[in-house]
Amino acid sequence: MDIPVFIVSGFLGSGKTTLLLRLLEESARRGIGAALLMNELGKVDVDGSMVAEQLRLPVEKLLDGCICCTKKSEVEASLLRLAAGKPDVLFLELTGVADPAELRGLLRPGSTAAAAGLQLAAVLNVVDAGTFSAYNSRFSSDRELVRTLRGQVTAADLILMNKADTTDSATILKVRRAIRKQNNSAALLETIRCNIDVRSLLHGVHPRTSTSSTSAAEQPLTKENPSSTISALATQKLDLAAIPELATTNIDNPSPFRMASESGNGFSGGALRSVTLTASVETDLTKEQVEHFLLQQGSSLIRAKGYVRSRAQTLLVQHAAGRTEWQPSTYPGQPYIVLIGTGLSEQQLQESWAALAGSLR
Ligand SMILES: Nc1nc2c(ncn2[C@@H]2O[C@H](COP(=O)(O)OP(=O)(O)OP(=O)(O)O)[C@@H](O)[C@H]2O)c(=O)[nH]1
Repeated sequence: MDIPVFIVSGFLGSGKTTLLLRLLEESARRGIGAALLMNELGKVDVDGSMVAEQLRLPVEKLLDGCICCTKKSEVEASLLRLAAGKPDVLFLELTGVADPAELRGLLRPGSTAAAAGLQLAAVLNVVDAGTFSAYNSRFSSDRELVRTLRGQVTAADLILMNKADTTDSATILKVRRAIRKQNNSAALLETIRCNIDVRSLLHGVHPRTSTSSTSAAEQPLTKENPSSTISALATQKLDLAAIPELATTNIDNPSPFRMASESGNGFSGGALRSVTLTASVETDLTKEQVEHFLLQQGSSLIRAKGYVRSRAQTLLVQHAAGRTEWQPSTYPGQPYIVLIGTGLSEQQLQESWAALAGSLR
């Protein structure tokens, strides 16, 4: 029996993990055994820490490089390891700068992954509707990045114009037109926090132990044989009230802290670079201090995430498109924050972070 694979793509901070958590939550609710392959640009694994052990899933993590280029050789091995556990469904979250086309190739009929039972169900792409146009023109001189962003849109079966709450209808219309020029066949939805009806997306996926028969309409989705599910999503009025919010889910999860043994510091590719900043566990920062530090980086900073001690509590900090969000966390390790952006000076960042952290001891 085939294992449907959902690929989640999208630029940095667009909402991929938000969508993934919805899919995992729905899978858990229905007793569907999910497996997860996550890929992060940095050497530390913020998203994996957030989802992995809390939801008790088989998880493979590929850190510090992009699944579609430097890590390509490792992807197949990870996919096969996960397939060997015979999950009911496999989710694959790409880095913000990965082109899913390569993954399609790995999962093509006749491939080793296909022989192991993995079958591509759908490529999902999340775009930040508020920054889509600005980032496309900002990165227009970086051909590689432009190609990647375009590749994410063109390869998708379903595209979410996410973060609709952060922009206006005229901008969304502009984004819709731009996307339609690149991909005229994908289902296209406007969302806030990826609030789609994930039940529809997963309705062809069942627990392996389930005795329920699968109707023709519930066959797993494939690009070659797209079911009506995704196109139906584009036109149906989504019953959002029927989807319990994820707000009560504790997505935090302790993970072993790996930074200490790592040398070098972060990812660098095309115009983008990542820098990881650490602080001692005694360093207590206020949210305002951290937000001020992040905002000081101006438009160079595209994404930041990590864990900070504040008022004797550990907090998960998320920064994207100039907005910062905080959540209490049970992460037990040394605090750190990963910054991704263009033109970031590691030395300058390390110095100002050390000055901030040092001044508070
Ligand atoms: N205002 C608003 N914030 C959102 C929305 N969707 C996601 N976010 C927030 O945006 C931030 C980034 O969301 P993620 O789901 O982590 O994005 P991502 O694409 O996985 O990020 P990376 O993988 O790190 O590139 C988080 O703080 C989310 O809570 C939305 O629709 N509106």
